[in-house]
Amino acid sequence: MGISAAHWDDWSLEGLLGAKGTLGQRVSLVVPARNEAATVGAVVSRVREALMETVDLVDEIVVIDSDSVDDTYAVAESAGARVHRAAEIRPDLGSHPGKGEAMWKSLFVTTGDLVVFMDADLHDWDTHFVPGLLGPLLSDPAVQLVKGFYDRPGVDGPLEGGRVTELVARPLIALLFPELGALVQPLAGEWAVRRSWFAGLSVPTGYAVELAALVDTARAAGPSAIAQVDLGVRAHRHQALRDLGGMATQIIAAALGRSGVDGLDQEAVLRQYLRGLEPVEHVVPTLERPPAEAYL
Ligand SMILES: O=c1ccn([C@@H]2O[C@H](COP(=O)(O)OP(=O)(O)O[C@H]3O[C@H](CO)[C@@H](O)[C@H](O)[C@H]3O)[C@@H](O)[C@H]2O)c(=O)[nH]1
Ligand SMILES: O=C(O)[C@H](O)COP(=O)(O)O
Repeated sequence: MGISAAHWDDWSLEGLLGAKGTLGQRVSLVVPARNEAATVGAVVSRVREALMETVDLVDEIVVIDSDSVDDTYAVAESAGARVHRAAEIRPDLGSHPGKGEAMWKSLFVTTGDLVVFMDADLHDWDTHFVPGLLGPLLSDPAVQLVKGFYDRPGVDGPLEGGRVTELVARPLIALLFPELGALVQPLAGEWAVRRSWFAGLSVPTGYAVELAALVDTARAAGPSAIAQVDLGVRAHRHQALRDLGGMATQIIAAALGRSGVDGLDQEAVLRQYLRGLEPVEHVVPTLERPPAEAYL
């Protein structure tokens, strides 16, 4: 069996609340955030109101502040999240920059059996993302990881959204991981996973966390351990092309490391030529955290 697909409203909120109670599962929403003061407040407050205060679907909302230099911490806290600075979680384990690092560290400060991840930079989205992502986990014990997908509106049509998805992730999947080819948005930051499963995975500290989790889950438990759910429409802040180069480098490194390429360093030097022969050099971390379960 392959990756199953569903729609967020295949489950009623009542049904999910019943299943959550019967199964005795706690739910954590984790929002990794780096300099997201403009949007993190709405992400937190809307989920809090709809799914914590009105009903009992989400047990905790935790924002992991990933080395922000803006007001992300204060904004998230006043919106009702518990906020932790990634670097201050388990200082004995050291600290690295990056989104994957924030997600890995979240395992040490959350308690949910089911962990839902959401990006902090969303500006077109809705709170049904969370119940939609929980549906497969609360109805099928064989599912370990649920990936969101959505339409990504753009001026020139759907492919306008997702430059790294179209130019890096999909080609890598076609060449190296065809078992993931059914995924509509392999890089979506909106996904959910059983804590016990995520804690057993190696986690790239940067942006390769999504692709790595998919590849490793499909390899260890088969593609049927992955489900994807149509969440409707999602729009986010777009990064500059030059910044996406680092993301692409991290994703390719994780893919190569999982394809028998030995000897990759824990960082790569990416040279970008903005003008003439003088490159701007970016040191791109490509290291991975070992499974968190060893430290829990
Ligand atoms: O060092 C960082 C960088 C980003 N983030 C947060 O991670 C989320 C997504 O980051 P963003 O830079 O907006 O990523 P995108 O350009 O949107 O990249 C897409 O593709 C990435 C690669 O798979 C995924 O990690 C993202 O979730 C997905 O939205 C946001 O809340 C960021 O604030 C951190 O917590 N730490
Ligand atoms: O998913 C992706 O490919 C990256 O987030 C980039 O998305 P964008 O091209 O919509 O900014």
